[in-house]
Amino acid sequence: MTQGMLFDTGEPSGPVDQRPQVLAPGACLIRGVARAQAPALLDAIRDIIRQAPLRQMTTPGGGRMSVGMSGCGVRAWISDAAGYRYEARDPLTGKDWPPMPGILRELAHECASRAGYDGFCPDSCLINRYRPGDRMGLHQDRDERRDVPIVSVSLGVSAVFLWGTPVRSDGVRRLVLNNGDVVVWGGLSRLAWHGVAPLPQAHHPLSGEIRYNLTFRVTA
Ligand SMILES: O=C(O)CCC(=O)C(=O)O
Ligand SMILES: [Fe+2]
Repeated sequence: MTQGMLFDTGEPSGPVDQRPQVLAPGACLIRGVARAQAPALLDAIRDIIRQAPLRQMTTPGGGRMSVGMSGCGVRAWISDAAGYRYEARDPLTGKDWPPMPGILRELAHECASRAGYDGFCPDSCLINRYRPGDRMGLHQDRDERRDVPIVSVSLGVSAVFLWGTPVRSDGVRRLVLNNGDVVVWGGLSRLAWHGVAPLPQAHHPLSGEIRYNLTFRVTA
């Protein structure tokens, strides 16, 4: 049971088959594609969150999200009592969001291209930080351009990604996403419902008990 596992993250330790696996029309999972770069990506994330600290946003309904969020790029996603939207400035610091580092932009471009979406140029990256027990409820990503895909990168502790279809009543599949796995959804799957199950208590050598997720979007 321990063979092929790194600590208790569920992450396979051997080489992974990086060929895109089709999840649905327009959507695919590319296992391990960001794994070699994970240490550098985590360094870039830590640099961004020094400038734009992680915060738990409030929802229009008055709730508070468990996931800690930050962002980089020309605009980043925020939520507060007034609703969900993209803002060019971080409301917490009053400053522009940190620029998107080349290593992030290039990874997103490369993953989109492997998924069949050429020319993906994200202007926004949302950073999600999950501690044990943190979760993200089922939702659709509706606040940005819908004619381009979402590219989502998982780093650190493994999580269960809940993956549905654009029809909520279709229900969800449970996919374990490990460090370095990338999911791309666009086209007929662009408005697929998705979420993240509560993060298990686990340990990853690069991130301790934390999972980070990056989602790259085009907002304008
Ligand atoms: O953390 C994830 O894997 C998904 C994040 C997500 O759906 C979002 O930020 O909109
Ligand atoms: Fe989402």
